[in-house]
Amino acid sequence: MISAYSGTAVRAAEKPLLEAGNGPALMQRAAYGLYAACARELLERRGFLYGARVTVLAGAGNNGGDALFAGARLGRRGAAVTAVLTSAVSHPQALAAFRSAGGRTVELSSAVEECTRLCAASDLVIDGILGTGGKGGLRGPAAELARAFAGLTSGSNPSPVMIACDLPSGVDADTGRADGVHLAADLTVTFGAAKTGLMAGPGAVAAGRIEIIDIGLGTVPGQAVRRLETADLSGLLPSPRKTDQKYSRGVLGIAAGSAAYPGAAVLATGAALATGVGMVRYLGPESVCRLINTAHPEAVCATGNVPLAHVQAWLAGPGAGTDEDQRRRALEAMTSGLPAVIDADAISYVEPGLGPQVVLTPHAGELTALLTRLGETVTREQIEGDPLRYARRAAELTGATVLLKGWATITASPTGETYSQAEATPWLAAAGSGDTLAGILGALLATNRCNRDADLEPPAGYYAELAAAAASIHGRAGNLAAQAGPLEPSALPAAIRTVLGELAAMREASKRAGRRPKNREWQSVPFNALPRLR
Ligand SMILES: NC(=O)C1=CN([C@@H]2O[C@H](COP(=O)(O)OP(=O)(O)OC[C@H]3O[C@@H](n4cnc5c(N)ncnc54)[C@H](OP(=O)(O)O)[C@@H]3O)[C@@H](O)[C@H]2O)[C@@H](O)CC1
Ligand SMILES: [K+]
Repeated sequence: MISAYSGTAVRAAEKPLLEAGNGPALMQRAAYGLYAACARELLERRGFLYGARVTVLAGAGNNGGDALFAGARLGRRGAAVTAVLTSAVSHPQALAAFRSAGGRTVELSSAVEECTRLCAASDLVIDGILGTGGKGGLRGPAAELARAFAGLTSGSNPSPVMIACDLPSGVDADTGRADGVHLAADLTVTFGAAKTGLMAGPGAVAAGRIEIIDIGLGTVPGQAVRRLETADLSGLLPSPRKTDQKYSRGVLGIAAGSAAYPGAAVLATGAALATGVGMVRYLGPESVCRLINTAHPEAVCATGNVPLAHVQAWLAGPGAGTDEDQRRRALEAMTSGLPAVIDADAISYVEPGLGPQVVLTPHAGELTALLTRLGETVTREQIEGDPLRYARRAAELTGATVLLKGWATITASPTGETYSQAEATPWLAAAGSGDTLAGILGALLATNRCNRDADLEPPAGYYAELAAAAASIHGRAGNLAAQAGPLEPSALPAAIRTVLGELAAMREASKRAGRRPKNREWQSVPFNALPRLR
């Protein structure tokens, strides 16, 4: 599990250390971690550091200081390092160290074009313009450079590895908002703790891969945004017990699809079965029942009512369209007291007063409509720009758990626990992909351990965690399916099975070896792995 904190909270954790005079030591640790990541990336691409062309974009503050110290270390290993100074002032000790390591400096204000070309012709660019002290987007010549650089490195042109120091400049460290011009990175090396700004909205898109350097801050105060890793998924996945039968494994009721949109129900059913329920009970029009039974003969299909169906969880909404019976079933499902995924058309029937076991799964457009109906003044652009804020607001207003789809999918519980998963591939932006996610989540709700063991009370945020797990599985399956070319959502169930099979094998192997599965998505360099500092 990765816990991310706002830039404000990380700065508060740094404060006592700075007051005790440890600022220079913290900066050296940060700079060393950044240098080590840059050296590794260069070695992977070129095989050696000597002669590598490195450009450091250095701003006025400590972020620029970190980047210049890292550049100095690369210079001492033989890289040809140039610093583009984006401000009239620079961190004095870091600038001196950079110059004494043979680094050349250029002032951006007098040479924007030259500096842009320099960046584009580099092997590696370190973005040290703004960190947690940044306010708003890039301004003046730095904004010009960022725009021109994006133009020069788009398309098939070879581009340098872009490494953000702490966070991509121009991105808000607390929220991930990018109200003005910002830079984007292949890798963000972040210090002390991951920042929430790297987990949501434009910040999550701009961050690229994330590496956390522990600089010895200790506990960071404030609420974390969490991200599940491989090791965390194991305990949340369906795992039948020796004594289980089909009912005790978990039955998912699906009230989805309509005569006009039958495909959504087929996709959701396929995904739920692939995720591992004991049974799917489908409720809907006869024509859809026939279609589902052709694709999935094991599904039990009927035209009946929600209150009479014995299930452990509900999934309602995908493809429901204007079907009045499906609307009634969705309303009954969300007020049944059972865990329920409320997706697509059913989101438009939601009223306040739900519980955390109800998980709403809107995209930004559906959330705009929902929040507007509940009295908030908000646009789709505002939600896309600050998804953490609006997912949390929707959870607060409805009492339900909210899964907001996006490049980083945010899940928020009404009690404030928040997750961000970013395994998705852009190929998942396709019709039918959301129905599949709803099917995965429905299956996790039906099979979850709190549901199956009556004496287990779900802890706060439990449903947000399950929803995050569903987003993670969906993203992993999407990546796998996209390896074979443009992704068809109907290929996702097979990929889900493979992903879950791999996770289960990993869980068994670690159980035998007596350790937790290894995480591969994020790198975190622990404090004690950094060299001792003089
Ligand atoms: N503190 C620590 O212990 C450690 C901190 N560490 C590192 O320090 C970073 C934080 O450093 P920081 O506080 O110096 O802020 P930073 O992000 O460099 O920028 C501030 C400067 O930028 C300016 N500025 C602001 N907005 C602007 C804009 N839109 N466009 C243009 N300029 C703008 C602002 O001007 P001002 O607003 O003051 O007029 C000021 O001059 C942190 O991210 C991490 O990398 C690590 O070394 C570990 C130890
Ligand atoms: K930066």
